[in-house]
Order: sequence, then C-alpha cells, then structure tokens
Amino acid sequence: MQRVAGLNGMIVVTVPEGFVEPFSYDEEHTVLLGDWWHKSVYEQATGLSANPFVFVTEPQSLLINGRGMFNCSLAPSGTCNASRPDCALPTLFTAVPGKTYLLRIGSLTSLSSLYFEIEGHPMMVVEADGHYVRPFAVRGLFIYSGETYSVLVKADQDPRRNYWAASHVVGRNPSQTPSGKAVVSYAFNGNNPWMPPPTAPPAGPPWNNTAIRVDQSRAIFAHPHFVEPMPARADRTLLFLNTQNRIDGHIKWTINGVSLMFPATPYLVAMKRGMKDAYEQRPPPDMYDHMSHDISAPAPTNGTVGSPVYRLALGSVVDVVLQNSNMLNNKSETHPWHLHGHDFWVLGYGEGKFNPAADAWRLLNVRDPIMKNTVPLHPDGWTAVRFRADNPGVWLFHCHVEAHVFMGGGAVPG
Ligand SMILES: O=C1O[C@H]([C@@H](O)CO)C(O)=C1O
Repeated sequence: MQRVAGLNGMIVVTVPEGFVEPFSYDEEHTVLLGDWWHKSVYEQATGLSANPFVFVTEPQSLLINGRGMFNCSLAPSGTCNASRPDCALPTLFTAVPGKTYLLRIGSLTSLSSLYFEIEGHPMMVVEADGHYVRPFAVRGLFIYSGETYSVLVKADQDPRRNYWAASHVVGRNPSQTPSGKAVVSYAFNGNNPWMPPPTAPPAGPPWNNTAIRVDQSRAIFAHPHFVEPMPARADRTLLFLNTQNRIDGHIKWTINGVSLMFPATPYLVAMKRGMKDAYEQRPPPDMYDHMSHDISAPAPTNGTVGSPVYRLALGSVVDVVLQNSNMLNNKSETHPWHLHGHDFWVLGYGEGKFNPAADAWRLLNVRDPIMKNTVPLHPDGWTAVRFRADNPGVWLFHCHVEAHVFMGGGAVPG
C-alpha cells in the first residue's frame, strides 16, 4: 500500500501455534521503505493525463519508516531549514549486541526500485512475499514496489558506535533523490544513540547495473522443506507485451495494445447484475505479435483504451510471460508486477524476447520455484509466472508503479 496517496502499513501474519519456522531469531523490527514527492498525487495525476504529458519524475525523498531527508537546495525558499538539511531525525533501530534480528522489510514505493543495506551488517534472506526461501546471503537487498522480504541480521559489530541503514534508488537515474537514511544503534552502555555514525553513509550500487538485480531475482528459490507443488503444465498461456503507446495524443501504458481504464461500475457489481455495457465484453488478446514485434523499438501507435477481462476457467492453470519492451523514448524500465487474490510460482527471468516456440520453456524452474505475488520485470527482459485460477472474483494484475497503473499498465483476470 503506497504512502503518497495516504495509505501506509504492514500487516504481520504470525505462524500458527506450534509451527516451527526454518530459522530462528531473537527480536524483530519492521522496515517500511517509501518514496515521497512534494507535489500531491492529484497534481501528479493531472500531469500524467495531460497533453503534453508531465511525468511525476523522481521523488524528493526516500523514506525509512516514514522519515526521510531531502536536498534543501531544491526546495522553495523558506520551506527548509538549510542549516539542518536533514530536517528530521532519522528512524532509529536499536540492536542488542550479539542478538539476531529478523527485519520484515516492505517496499511501499510509488515509483522507485530500491537497494536497502545496513553498513557492516550482511543479511540472510529467509522469506519473500510470505513464503520461505532457500536462505541466501546478500550485502544489501534489492526490493521492488509491493514486495516484502524477511532477512536475518546479526548484531555482531563494534557496539560502541552507530551504523547507517540506507535505501537507494536503482533502475532509474535518481538524479535529485538523496538516499534514505536511518541509524542502527547498539544498546550498549556509553553509546549515544543520537550520535551520527562516524563513517559516510554507504553509496549503494550503480543505479543502472541491471545484471546484479537480475542475479538477485534468480537467486530466490523455495525453501527445500516448503516447496509448493506446482502443476506440471498450464491450460493457457498469456504473453503480455508491457509497453507505452500514444493514444489520442496521450502517453499510455498498454498490455497487448490495451490500456486499462477502470469502468465506472465495479466489475463484480456489473457481472452480478448482468450489466453488459458497464465494461468491455470483447476479450483482450492473449498474445502480442511476438514474431514480428521489435522490443527494442518504441511500440507502434495502435493501442486502445478499454476495460476488458481475461476470463479464466475456474481451477485452470495459467502461465503469464511478461515481456518488457522499449518506451516511446526508446528506453526500457523496471516494472514490479503484482497479482491480486493469488500467489504465483516464479518460473524464471530472461533477457531479450521470450520465444514461446523455442527452448525458453525448458529453461524455466519447475523444480523449486518460489511463490510470490509481486515480481520484477527487468529492463529489456521477460519474467514468467504460473498461477492457478482458484479464487473466484475479478482481480487486478498490474504494474505496481503508481503512475503506470494510472496510465493503464494493468490487466484484469476474472
Ligand atoms: O511512464 C513513464 O513516462 C516517463 C517517460 O517514459 C516519458 O517521459 C517514464 O520514465 C515513465 O516511467
């Protein structure tokens, strides 16, 4: 749930009594990561629907548990205390020396893909979107809007000083967005929790290094004792081309040429009452023209705006291959795709164009895929997921970038 439009929070579901998790820890902290603009979402929405188009551009701040800092030189005069550019005290996480902490990390960003790290404290990733993963160690965690992870961190460093925790934008040029900062302070006699760490905050990885982000995505597998059996094959395959189109002069995101616009009457109400005019009855295309479409060129201007539904047979197994492609400005960006009402198995990630006729299927992980509900679609690549349509309803499957879903970047299975 994104903060910029007013909603923010983390719900922690505890395990049933007697259930033993595949790891142990002493204490836990929740870490909510966000991004923040000085303009309201209403101003942003006006720009996104305007001709000429005005993008939201990069956030002014990154937030860690609601607190952020921004570059005062960019603020209108009088709105910022230039002698104290950090303006607010950062969030403080307290650690008792020697203890192991479970950090429950969620990204509530509207736009930014992030890298979160704690100076001098590597992390062991143990859970993703509510599913246990085969544990793997990282120096910092790449996390995309809508995702949640749990990581274990050991408080095993010098307890007489404080440490930076930081979030950095990746995948987009952060240009004017300073890193989000928080402080980890050891509860140790004589250590002042409000003393700034003696070191410079970590700089994070280069924002445009896609390969290391894909590597992390590929390192996530189900925990060997918690592999959810996956159906061997799908009943239906959807190949989604995720791209921009210019429609009636406006920049839109489209999926297989359709830019999603929510109907005025909610789908469920319309279906229950048989209101056939309330949403588009013609089914949207299962595929795009994958043989001839060039994903490294802007999409041709043939998109439409609509509200069609991918009608799925109850209980059927559906594969979706999300295919990235260049925007109108000829660049490719990261899109975190989020499915409502279901978890999916993450079959794999690839570079370039997915070719359903070729070997691509054999490269997918059918042995121990992790289940998630949000998955990154990396620049110039594809991501394949499988889910069972076993939750009757009308659901949204969409890019979790707030501006993109507003501009039509979603589909409606139901
Ligand atoms: O939807 C978007 O629009 C801009 C750019 O494509 C046009 O300004 C951008 O970076 C997006 O993610």
